[in-house]
Amino acid sequence: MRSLAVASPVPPAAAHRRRLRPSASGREVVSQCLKCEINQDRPMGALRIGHSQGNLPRHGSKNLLTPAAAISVEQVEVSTYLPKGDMWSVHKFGGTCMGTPQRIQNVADVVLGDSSERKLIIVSAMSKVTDMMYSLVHKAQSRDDSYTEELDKVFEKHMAAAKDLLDGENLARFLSQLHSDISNLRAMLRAIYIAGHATESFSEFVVGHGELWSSQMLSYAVQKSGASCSWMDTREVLVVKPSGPDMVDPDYEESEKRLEKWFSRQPAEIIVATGFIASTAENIPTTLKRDGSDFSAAIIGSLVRARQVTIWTDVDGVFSADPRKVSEAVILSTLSYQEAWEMSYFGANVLHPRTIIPVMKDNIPIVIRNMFNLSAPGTVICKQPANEDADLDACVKSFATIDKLALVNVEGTGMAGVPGTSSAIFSAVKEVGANVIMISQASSEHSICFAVPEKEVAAVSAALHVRFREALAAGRLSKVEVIHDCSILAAVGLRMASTPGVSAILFDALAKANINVRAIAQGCSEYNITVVLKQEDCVRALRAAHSRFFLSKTTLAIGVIGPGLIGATLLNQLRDQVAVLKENMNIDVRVIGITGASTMLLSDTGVDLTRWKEEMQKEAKPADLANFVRHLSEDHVFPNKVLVDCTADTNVASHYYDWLKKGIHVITPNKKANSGPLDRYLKLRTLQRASYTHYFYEATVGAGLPIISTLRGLLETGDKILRIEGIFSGTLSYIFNNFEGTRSFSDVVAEAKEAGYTEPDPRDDLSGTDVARKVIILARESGLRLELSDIPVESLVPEALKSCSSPNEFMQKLPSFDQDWARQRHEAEAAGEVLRYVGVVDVLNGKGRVELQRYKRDHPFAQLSGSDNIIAFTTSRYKEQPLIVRGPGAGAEVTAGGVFCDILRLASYLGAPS
Ligand SMILES: NC(=O)C1=CN([C@@H]2O[C@H](COP(=O)(O)OP(=O)(O)OC[C@H]3O[C@@H](n4cnc5c(N)ncnc54)[C@H](O)[C@@H]3O)[C@@H](O)[C@H]2O)C=CC1
Ligand SMILES: N[C@@H](CC=O)C(=O)O
Ligand code: NA
Repeated sequence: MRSLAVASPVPPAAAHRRRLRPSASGREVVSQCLKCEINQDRPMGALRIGHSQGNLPRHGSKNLLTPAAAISVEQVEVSTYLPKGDMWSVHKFGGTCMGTPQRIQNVADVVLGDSSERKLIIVSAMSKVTDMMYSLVHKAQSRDDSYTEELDKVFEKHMAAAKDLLDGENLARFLSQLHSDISNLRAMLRAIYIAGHATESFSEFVVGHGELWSSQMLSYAVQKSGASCSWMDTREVLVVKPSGPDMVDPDYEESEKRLEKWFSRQPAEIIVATGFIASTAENIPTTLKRDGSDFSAAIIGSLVRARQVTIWTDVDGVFSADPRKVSEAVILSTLSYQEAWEMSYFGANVLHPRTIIPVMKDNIPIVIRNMFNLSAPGTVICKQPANEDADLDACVKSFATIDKLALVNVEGTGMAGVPGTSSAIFSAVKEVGANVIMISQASSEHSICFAVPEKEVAAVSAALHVRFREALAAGRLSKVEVIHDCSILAAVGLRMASTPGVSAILFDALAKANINVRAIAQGCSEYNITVVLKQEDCVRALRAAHSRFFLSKTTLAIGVIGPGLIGATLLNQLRDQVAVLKENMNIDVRVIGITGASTMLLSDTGVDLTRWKEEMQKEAKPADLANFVRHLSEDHVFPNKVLVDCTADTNVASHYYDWLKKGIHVITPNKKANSGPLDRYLKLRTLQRASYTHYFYEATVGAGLPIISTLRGLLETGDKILRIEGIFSGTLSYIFNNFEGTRSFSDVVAEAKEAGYTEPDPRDDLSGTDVARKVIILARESGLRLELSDIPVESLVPEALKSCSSPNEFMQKLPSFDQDWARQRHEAEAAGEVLRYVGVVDVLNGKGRVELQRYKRDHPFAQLSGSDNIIAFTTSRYKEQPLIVRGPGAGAEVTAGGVFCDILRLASYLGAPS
């Protein structure tokens, strides 16, 4: 064993003298360095009695004063005793962080960027080196000659890294050490080769070299900046004793003594130390085994009572679930020690539980951070923060799963009240060496069930059949049953213990995802609720449970049907607004499907709205509405599902009832459902009223204008609607506002179509059908039970064009009727009037009508422009002067905006903040 004392600028001893004086409270001694003026307050009892024994605290390098003088004079030279406490921060950098010279330099920069007074840096070997070292030992003892080439590779890797990273004297020192180590290793491996066997201590000695080299390189890299830095071979300091196969226990007392001794020789502000390696009490090199460098950092952190131990790795922190299985998994900002402990049991990539033990006793936080994303704050593992949100949803910190399990169920009436049954069961299990992962027994005591790894269950079952042969034959036990292919899903969280309702939420999420729970276990510590389910359901269960606790309550999974003018505009509006909604209102909108008439695009997590058109072309499948809806309804990640129908299709509208029944909310600008057959409409509305699934259709009348909501507001507050009258067609409004003698009628119709005001088939507008549908929608909303056929409609489609087979043919033939229209306009103009196409809901008389009318130029209906709608509500409260809503009533942006408003209305019904 050797110690490489990296030259560190040790401060001149005489310059660092300390004044010891009692603190104001008298309970502590304040030791103030006269040069740096740094106070180090230590409890009175902690002041070394050693002063009088010649063991003066030193801050410089030498003890200049006699013990007697130390007590009697005010000004003393201070020893290099090991300061402890908040001034220390401990960092551990894993193999990937040390993977290349550039990365080692980055690590040095991070170390130098930490403003803590003292820093202790623990490093792993460069990535893959420990595996190479194990392979060397394995090859040598298997008498495989290629170990020599492999050793050369190890040498070359470190030489190349050092040449890249270091220069001058430091490089020369490192290379000379590397040469000497490699030649020692060569001799040692040769001995192993000859013996055909490596003792554990030989092998531990060899594999620990990766840490020796990586830490030396880092300490030289830190020194390049001129910082005070020493290198520590932790085999001189960390003392451990074996405590089981592949396990060691630290000897804190001995390690602390050795650390103090080490520090008295090399008191630097930054200490770069080897991870993973340690010694036995007899000074035999050994290692801390699996994840040993994390353990080194935790032990050292505890020895110096560090402020914090930071474990640097290549992930942003600890996830709420395995991100490969749950794409919605989030990085947790804090975890309690116990939670981290529970999670690591479940294989979550957190910390080995033993890493937590050393720091837990002193409440030293461990922070997991990403070396490759310094802006990520990481996860802090600490004592449960007292002020942590006690919200029900915040109780569960994470979900984990274990696959490849089998459940064993031992059942029988002869078990109840018979002491020793469980002992007999589990001693049989122990005999076959199986690991019991979870146990559950109902209080009726008629059955005990437990989970074991699938590969161990055959032996367990056989042992139980042997052990209980007589009881089974006598019928005292009815069965020893094995349920294969199971998984465990565990919810972990400290606050589950004190919060009612957590398990209800978990089981509700599983039930809604149609997942059958086979067994349940919850210890009374309640850090963990474990459920056993079929392995094939496990990922679905994980996603369902995770989304219930981690996604915003107002996460909406949306399927858009009909990405035409309105649908496409809506998708683009969503694209521009989703981030704002998430940030400001916690509304998380995910479009998980888009279907047109011929193709559809499906996504599990949400279509990228910046490129939905390209994706639609590249990834789309043939459209199939049933599959599209299944994709949405069978998703178990998102709590709320919405179908937005942006077609004008009657068939699509005929499915609303079924969708609402499935719990899918429906939002639409399509008028077909509400203006279709009355019985269907009434059935739909009755279902809507009876369920908590929502159906919104504001854009069916007046596009984005608040027509339906105004009418609802009047009705729900007890007002009585007498009459609703107005211009309901954006297309016809535009046509008559612009048909003023300068352009032909057919040109103005073409302009309206071009502007996106018309229905997919403009004859629906000109025939008055579209207005009639709006009249019917408002009439039914006001309580009238009318069919579309009850509304007399004055059609503007010339008789001869009614039989046109397509909208195009209609548009082509329309100019032949321009003369007729010019004449009508002239007649009206001559009388000082204008033509306007109006709809009327005569609520008092239970009637409606749609007609072309002439109005005086000063009438409000004559004052419109563009695609303006104007709707006048005459009610008991608004009798003398009607309540008027006016504004553009057609067009892509305003209509899509109206649909978007309904989506947000839904989110607010579901609990979004207002
Ligand atoms: N344009 C406007 O100003 C307003 C339109 N609306 C309504 O908005 C709806 C959409 O209108 P636009 O976007 O202008 O029409 P559009 O014709 O541009 O878009 C409709 C889209 O639906 C698709 N489609 C048709 N049948 C389908 C089916 N079975 N499955 C999937 N996709 C299907 C079509 O291929 C087309 O892409 C209509 O119901 C219309 O009445 C409501 C208020 C105003
Ligand atoms: N085509 C309709 C669109 C709105 O419903 C209109 O012109 O008003
Ligand atoms: Na509207």
